[in-house]
Amino acid sequence: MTPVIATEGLSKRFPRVTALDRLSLDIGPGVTGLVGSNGAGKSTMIKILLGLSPATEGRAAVLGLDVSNSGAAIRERVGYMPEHDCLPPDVSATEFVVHMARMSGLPPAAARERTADTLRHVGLYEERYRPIGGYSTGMKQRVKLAQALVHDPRLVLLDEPTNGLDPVGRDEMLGLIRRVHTDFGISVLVTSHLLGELERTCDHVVVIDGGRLLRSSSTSDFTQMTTTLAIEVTDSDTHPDGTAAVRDALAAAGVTLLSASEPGLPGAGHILLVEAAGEQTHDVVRDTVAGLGLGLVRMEQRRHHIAEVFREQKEGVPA
Ligand SMILES: Nc1ncnc2c1ncn2[C@@H]1O[C@H](COP(=O)(O)OP(=O)(O)OP(=O)(O)O)[C@@H](O)[C@H]1O
Repeated sequence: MTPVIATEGLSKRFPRVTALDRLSLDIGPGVTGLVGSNGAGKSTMIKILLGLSPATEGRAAVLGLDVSNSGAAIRERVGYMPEHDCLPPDVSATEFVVHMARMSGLPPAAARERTADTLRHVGLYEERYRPIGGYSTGMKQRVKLAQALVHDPRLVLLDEPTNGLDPVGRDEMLGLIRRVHTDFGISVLVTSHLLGELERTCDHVVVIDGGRLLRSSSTSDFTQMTTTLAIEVTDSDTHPDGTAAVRDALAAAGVTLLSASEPGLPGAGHILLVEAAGEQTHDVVRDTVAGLGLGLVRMEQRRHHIAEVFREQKEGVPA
């Protein structure tokens, strides 16, 4: 099967910066997240895939079409939601999306029909005749999504669609994105600088950093059951910081300690993560905690979140 997106040794060098560095990727149908911090090269990648910006080296194909000579054919088949606000304030969502549909070559009646359907899909049907200037950020993001979908593309490239949204708005946008694929069968490439938020939405996640590929794998590979044990213990008069006492004793017993799960979260300092080397680790933990006269609040095998897997890899600790 032809991959939806394929790149080989793809590089983009600006005079002072290498935005993409020999990236080789195969992305299949479904919802794929392209994750990287600001400046990682996500927007550059999207512009190359749309045939809007030439690569310095290497090759890329979208839906089997070479980006170096088939930009127009790619843009007919691919929808694009840009990162920044690009909407005219004085026209309504309907006028704008009809205009974009006409630009994509749809005849007037089909453009109006597809616009109504698409605006309904993104939840903007009631407000569709109001000028965009009065819309909230979330509504504007939905208009941008609608114009990317209106010409019934086979693939949409969404650049940071959750930017500027509050947590509820983010969840709604991520739900909509998931449905673009499940309801219409359109493949999606969605960028984000937040690895965690793509976990529920994407089938596949590609992580880039400084223009280089860090990892490309299915979301379930990132989050599969790992051999990690989460341990929580009580404190005592002898050991006012029970967690620290257990951490030291386990390290002395040769147990591998992993970094804490969510350092920023309240209570996270009380959870120890250790690598479980078979059943014997459970016994060592139980004996160590008992030997210190502390109580074991919990000891459980846990799933990783993809953000943790990365934090651990980047810190050089095995995932
Ligand atoms: N036209 C350009 N000229 C020079 N440097 C550029 C140009 N476009 C992007 N860059 C640089 O290339 C690097 C990658 O930028 P890019 O916009 O692709 O990152 P990004 O991952 O999309 O981040 P963000 O979410 O902040 O846009 C950055 O260092 C950026 O400054």
